[in-house]
Amino acid sequence: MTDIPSNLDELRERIDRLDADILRLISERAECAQQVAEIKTQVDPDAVFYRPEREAQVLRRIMALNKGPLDSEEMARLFREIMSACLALERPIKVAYLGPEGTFTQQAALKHFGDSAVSLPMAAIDEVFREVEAGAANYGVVPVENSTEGVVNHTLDSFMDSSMCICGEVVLRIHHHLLISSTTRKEKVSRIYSHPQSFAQCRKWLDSHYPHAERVPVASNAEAAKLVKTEWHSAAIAGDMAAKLYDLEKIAEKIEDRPDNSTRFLIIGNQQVPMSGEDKTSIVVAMRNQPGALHDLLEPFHRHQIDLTRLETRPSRTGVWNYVFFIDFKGHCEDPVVEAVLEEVRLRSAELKVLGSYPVGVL
Ligand SMILES: O=C(O)C(=O)C[C@]1(C(=O)O)C=C[C@@H](O)C=C1
Repeated sequence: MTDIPSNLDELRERIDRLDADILRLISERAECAQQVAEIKTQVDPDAVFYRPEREAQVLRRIMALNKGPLDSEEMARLFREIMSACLALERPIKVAYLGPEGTFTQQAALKHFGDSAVSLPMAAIDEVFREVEAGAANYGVVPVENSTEGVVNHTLDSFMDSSMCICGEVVLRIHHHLLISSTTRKEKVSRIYSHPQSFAQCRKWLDSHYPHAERVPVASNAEAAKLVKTEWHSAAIAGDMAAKLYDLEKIAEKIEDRPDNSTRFLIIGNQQVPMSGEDKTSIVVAMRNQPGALHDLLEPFHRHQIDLTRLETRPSRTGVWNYVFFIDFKGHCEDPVVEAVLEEVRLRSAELKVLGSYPVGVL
C-alpha cells in the first residue's frame, strides 16, 4: 500500500481523490452492465436481466478477495448495492413480499435485491405467489423457516398449488426489540402487541420482564408497531425496520431468547437458475403409502453422499393420510450426480417436482 499521510487535511484530500476514483470506476462498471443488457436483448428479446447465479459469484469473489480492514460481509453489502443499481439501470425489477411495510420479509427482500429494487407489500403469502404468477411482480419473497419456531406451513402449501420455482434464498438474523411511542408511559406498559411467532421467540424474556402484561397477537410486527403509535399504555415487539418506519423508541434491544435466532426466506420466480458453484436444490415428493417408503426415498441421497439440509412433512391435499415431503439438499439439478439421484427418487415415489436449484445464500 502507498504511504498514508498523517495530517488531517492531507488525509481528506487523499479521501477526495480516492472517492473520485471510486466514482469513475463505479460509472465504468455501470456502463458495462448497460452493454451486458444490450447483448442479452440481442440474443433473446425476452431475456432475463436478473442473474442470481452471477450475483452470488460476484459477491463470493469479493468476499474472498477482501483483505480488510472492512469486514467481508460489510464489503459484500456495498457491492450488493452497486449491483442492485446496475441491474436497475439494465431493467428495474419489482419484488412482491409478505407485507405490510416494515416486516422482516421486506428487510430480507432488500438484503437480497438491494435498495434499487421496487418492493411491493402483499397481505398474504399466497398473494405474493399470485402476484408473481400474474406477472405483476418479477420475483417474490416469502419466509420459509425460523430457527426457533420451525417451518412456515403456508409457504410450503403454496408451492403445492403453484408453478412458481425457487430462484434463491436469504437468511436474516432476527433481532426483536421492545418498542414504545413518544406518548407511551414507559412504566405503565400493560399490553404488548406482536406476531405470534415473535411472542414465541421472546417468551422467556417476556415472562421475566413483563409477566403481567397482556400479550395481543396481531398479523405482523409492523402492524404491532403501527398500533402502538396511538396507545399510551402499549408496547410492540418488532424489528429495526418497523421501529424506523413508525418512529418508535427501543426500550429494550435484542430481546429474543436465542441469540442465533434467524429466518430463512425464499425468492420465488419463474426462471431456472444455472449453477453458481455452491447451490442447493428443493424438491417436493409424494410418497407411495407402503412400509419403508421414506427409507427407500432417502437411500439414494445417502448412497451418493448428498447432504440433506432439510426434510419437512406436510399432509397431501389429494388423499386422507397421504403425505408429501419437502426436501432440500446441497447440489444443483444439472449436476450429473444429482440428476442420477433424482431419477432414482422419481422411480421410488408417486410424484416428484423439482422446485428449483439456486445459489446458497451469500449474505
Ligand atoms: O452479468 C450480468 O448478467 C449482469 O447483468 C451484470 C450484473 C452486475 O452488475 O454484475 C447485474 C445484474 C445481474 O443480476 C447480474 C450481474
